[in-house]
Amino acid sequence: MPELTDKQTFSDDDALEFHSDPIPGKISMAPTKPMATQRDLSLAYSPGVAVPVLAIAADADKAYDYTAKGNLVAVISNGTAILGLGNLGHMASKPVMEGKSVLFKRFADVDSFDVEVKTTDPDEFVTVVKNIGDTWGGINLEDIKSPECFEIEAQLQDLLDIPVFHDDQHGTAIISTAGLINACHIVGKKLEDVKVVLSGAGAAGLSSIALMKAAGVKAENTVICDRQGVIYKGRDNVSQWQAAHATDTPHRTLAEAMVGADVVLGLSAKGAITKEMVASMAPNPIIFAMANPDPEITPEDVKSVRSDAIMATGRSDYVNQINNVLAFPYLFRGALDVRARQINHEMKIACAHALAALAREDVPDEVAAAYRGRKLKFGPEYIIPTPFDPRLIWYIPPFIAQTAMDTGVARKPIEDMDAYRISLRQRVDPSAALMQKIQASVRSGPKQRVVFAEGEEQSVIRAAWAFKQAELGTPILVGREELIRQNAAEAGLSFDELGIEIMNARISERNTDYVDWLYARLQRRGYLRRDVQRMINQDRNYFAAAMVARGEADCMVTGVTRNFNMALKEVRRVLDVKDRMIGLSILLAKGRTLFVADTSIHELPDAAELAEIAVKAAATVKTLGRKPRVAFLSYSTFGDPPGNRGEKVREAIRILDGMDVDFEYEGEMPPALALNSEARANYPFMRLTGDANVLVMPAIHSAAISTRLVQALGGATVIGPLLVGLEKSVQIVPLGASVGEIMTAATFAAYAEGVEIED
Ligand SMILES: NC(=O)C1=CN([C@@H]2O[C@H](COP(=O)(O)OP(=O)(O)OC[C@H]3O[C@@H](n4cnc5c(N)ncnc54)[C@H](OP(=O)(O)O)[C@@H]3O)[C@@H](O)[C@H]2O)C=CC1
Ligand SMILES: CC(=O)C(=O)O
Ligand SMILES: [Mg+2]
Repeated sequence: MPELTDKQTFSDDDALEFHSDPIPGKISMAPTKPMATQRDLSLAYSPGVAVPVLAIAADADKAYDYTAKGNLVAVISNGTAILGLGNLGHMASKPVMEGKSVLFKRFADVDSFDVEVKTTDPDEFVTVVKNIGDTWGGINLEDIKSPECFEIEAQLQDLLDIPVFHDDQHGTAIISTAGLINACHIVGKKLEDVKVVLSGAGAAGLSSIALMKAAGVKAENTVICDRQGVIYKGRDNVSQWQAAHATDTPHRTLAEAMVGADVVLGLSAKGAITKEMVASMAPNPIIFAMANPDPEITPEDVKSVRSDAIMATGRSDYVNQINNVLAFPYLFRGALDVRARQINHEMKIACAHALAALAREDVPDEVAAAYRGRKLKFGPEYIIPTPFDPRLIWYIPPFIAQTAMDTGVARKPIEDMDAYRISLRQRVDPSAALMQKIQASVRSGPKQRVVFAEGEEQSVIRAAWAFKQAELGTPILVGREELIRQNAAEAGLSFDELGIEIMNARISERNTDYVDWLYARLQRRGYLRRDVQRMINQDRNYFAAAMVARGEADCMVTGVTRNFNMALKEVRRVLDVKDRMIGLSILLAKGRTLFVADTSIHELPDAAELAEIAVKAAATVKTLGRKPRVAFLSYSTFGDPPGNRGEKVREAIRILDGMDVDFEYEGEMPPALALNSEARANYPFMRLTGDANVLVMPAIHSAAISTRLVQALGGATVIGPLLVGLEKSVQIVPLGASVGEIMTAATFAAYAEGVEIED
């Protein structure tokens, strides 16, 4: 077993327990069709299955339409080069191969299972894989030793009409090239000038050096080494694949080659690179020590001799993890989505450039959250995206799919790239399609001026910037200009480029007007003029709300630095409630979109208030393009068991019965009845014609607890609570909200109506 490094946060026992409990292994499979009835069985198996059988017999490509092939990738190994552990046999490779399969699923929603082939003979391996290869939409070869891996991959690529991709070669090449592009960018060196030394002339190393050359590194500036030292032109014991990268060089050892080098790539084994070697490198050296599970040299050792180095490893417990997990899931996602016949050179280059470009963009808070709040900003400690970056799934595959289409290897081109991007987002974020529609509506409507009351906060600045960049409207930041600019610069954003407006409450020419106006409004509610002056001058919520009230902004976002009730109280002193104000949360889970009310305003609504909450929620849901079906939720079902709390809900129903409302409603009932038609069949008087989509909760605690509980349990996304019912549009985000949450709130603040959301 490998030794534990200082950084390792688990023991061998932890690793074994992880792999054995609660059930052995890391993957399972799930059906995608119901198997509940006799009919299901007849369709899924005999006799129904005969129909697609005949269709595929007539046209093999129909397997993409009638089987899982199109989203299925096999991870295949013979265990001859397991990580950096060497040839430990096909069975020992199974945990790694299961691991790759699970990463395919986790990061790109690609279905995958592993195949371990019991042979070290390349021809036998090729025969096995060739004969079963049509099963899948793609094949990921893994941990097969060089040089056999080169021949195996090339032969299978010729024999099969699907992508065959040796991940240790090309996945590693793509991500290390992306890292090199960005590291050079940071230290101000050009790819065509850098001197690159490779330790480890195997599958990963040779492919990486090849792709780097394709990206601009000059062949004469490279030196490759294996265990015997430098592979120079004319050396013995060199494979044809190594010979292709051999150079004319006087150096004979890795140590000699590294003197004055700009870049060293470690794709060999633990300990292959020493401190002395690193000390001898050029200024601002770039060190990618990528051997797994332990790097050629640790970041601690590098730091002890070079403070000017950019350092990356293959491990997740150090910064800059250069690991092929950043490439293979997304590369296959894009390839599968166009039913590609192969993953070609152009697709690999496109992937490297896309990964490099993504790292240079502003990083959303959700990514920082996955890394215990670590600030991620393009620079020496963040040269490539992190594996948990949720943008990877929708950012990378479109480049791959487009390149496959452009280079003629796509069987089924994507017709609408924007729709494809949305579908990719939807794979990991059920709110993506909804937000996309809301954004499209906002973008096409009259431009709204959105005032962000807490404009000095970095998260707010970033959200405003993203809002403007997405062309959703005109953001106005309230705060001191100097501080806003400073915080923007720290976040790597330039205001002058975008021209975002800044309003400083203390020095604004509008203060006198706002004070006069607000004083007139509050003077008979116990406020002196000087109180109002202080409010406008010193409190950004009053100032921002006054901007909205006086028509200098259309809507407002606040709440990042102040709790909800405090912020609402301040806003309410400036703006009136139109009819009834409620909090409406949008809950997205398992393909459903549910609206839950009231999640923020009425603590313990009485029957009349419950009825009004339903009316307000139903009206709002209509503006979101949905036909509301309201269920009043309770612990009881139509009076059973009897009790005061159920009675209040029943009374709300009676009140609505006496009103002329134009939506379906029913209650009281538990969630199982509201959301399950079979359960509702027991109640023939039931007025809901379909599953409820608006859930009116009996009180704020049940509303807040239930929405947060489903969110905490996972599998559900909650948007809001959205504030509904003020005379002007204001959204109050949760205290400490993320950039994404602020952006969502701003989008809803600017939204009027006009989307169609499917049930
Ligand atoms: N971070 C990442 O994403 C990835 C990392 N890797 C890592 O890269 C390493 C190589 O993998 P792969 O290319 O598949 O394996 P291969 O077996 O194909 O190649 C290994 C190469 O490393 C050389 N080597 C081995 N040990 C030493 C040593 N102590 N000093 C110098 N050179 C050495 C070998 O030389 P010789 O032929 O003389 O024995 C050979 O050239 C592994 O540690 C693997 O975990 C691989 C893929 C992805
Ligand atoms: C990451 C990987 O594929 C390897 O180390 O072999
Ligand atoms: Mg590997």
